[in-house]
Amino acid sequence: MSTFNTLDDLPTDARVLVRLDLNSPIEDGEPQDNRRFERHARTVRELAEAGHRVVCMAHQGRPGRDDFTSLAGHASILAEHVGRDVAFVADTYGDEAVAAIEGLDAGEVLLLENTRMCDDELPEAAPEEKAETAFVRTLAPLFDAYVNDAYSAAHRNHASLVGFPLVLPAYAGRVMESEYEANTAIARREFDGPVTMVVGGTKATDVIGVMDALEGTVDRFLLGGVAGELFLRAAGYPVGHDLEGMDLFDEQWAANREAVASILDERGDAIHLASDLAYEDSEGERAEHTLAEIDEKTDAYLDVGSGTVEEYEPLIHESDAVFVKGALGVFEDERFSVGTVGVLEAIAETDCFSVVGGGDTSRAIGMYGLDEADFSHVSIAGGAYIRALTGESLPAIELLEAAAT
Ligand SMILES: Nc1ncnc2c1ncn2[C@@H]1O[C@H](COP(=O)(O)OP(=O)(O)OP(=O)(O)O)[C@@H](O)[C@H]1O
Ligand SMILES: O=C(O)[C@H](O)COP(=O)(O)O
Repeated sequence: MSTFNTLDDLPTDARVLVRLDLNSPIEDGEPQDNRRFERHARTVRELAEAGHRVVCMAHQGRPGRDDFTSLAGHASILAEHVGRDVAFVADTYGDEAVAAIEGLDAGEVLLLENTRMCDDELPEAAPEEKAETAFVRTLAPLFDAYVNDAYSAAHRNHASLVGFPLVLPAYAGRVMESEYEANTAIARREFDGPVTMVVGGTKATDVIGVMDALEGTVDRFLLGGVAGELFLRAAGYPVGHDLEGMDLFDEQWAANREAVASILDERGDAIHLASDLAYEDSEGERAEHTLAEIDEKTDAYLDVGSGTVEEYEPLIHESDAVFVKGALGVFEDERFSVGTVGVLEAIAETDCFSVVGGGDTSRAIGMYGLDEADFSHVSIAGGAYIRALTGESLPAIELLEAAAT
């Protein structure tokens, strides 16, 4: 059980600075609506309805990547879910941001610009150092309370997550509370039968880093996505390379090649790799190659093949618990949704304990008509969720706990 201060403990009529995690898939430059908006909107609505002045902070993407965008579009989506206006200011802590914060009335909501556009937010540093940044020192005096609702970013030592709780009374938001309860239950839970983890997505460095640590928790890993291709590359197949214009594989390969080789060497029996992969053929159709058919680095593989899904299904059916982290393919394109949806359907058919994690991956449940009720928990967290699986504590949460004592 957590020992956080929660929204129930806030003073009345407070000026509240709230950290949300609205990090979302970006298509054609625009954020795509997803569970994060819907869930965080509950916290924001509760605060606004209670008459607080609500100023939200959030990040989007990483500098240098295509998904590093302004939060202007996020404000509109959040407003729809909150059911009231969400003003936006394209500034993090400069004069414009300060003026917008000071102009707020009771019950009004404001979203500040992408925290990662502020130099003080990144890189990771100790909370004491982050608390001394101009970002934190400028904003903190404008508020009575700091609420952290961003469970899914709680593994990052960034200023908006670990700086403010040192200088303002700190509280957990509703998403923070519920995710914490569900995800730590996973680490505490004991299972009678096999525990399976489905590993995919694009953040291979994050998932590979914790696969080792999950040795005692997870009996077997079913791989796909970018991490899956890096394992296939380590096993000698000509996949998992960046083709022209790509930036997914080579850097993560350089960072993880030794870890991947050692996992394959020491836990090879627990690692299940795709036996076929899907790509887009010259007619724009989905086509598949078995591993034996791949002899050149010419195609971008966008999904595991249907043979792989058939091999993964029985492993899921006989599991006592299944954790999903990351999609097995580019499921946003229906042609390449076969792996991700196949695995989710197999989980939904069983009554095993199941958790689907990852902000992007959990979107597949709604997109393909699956019922959220068929899963034990659908987490909106990615990296924080896998760290919770290992029982690792998260710095932003430690600070919330410290604030409550
Ligand atoms: N082979 C592939 N090539 C390119 N992208 C892929 C591939 N396989 C999966 N993906 C992409 O991975 C994304 C999910 O990756 P990500 O690592 O962000 O996982 P997540 O756990 O859902 O998210 P987060 O950690 O951000 O909460 C999907 O949007 C999907 O399009
Ligand atoms: O989407 C996430 O998992 C969180 O927002 C953290 O994002 P990051 O991995 O870019 O820090």
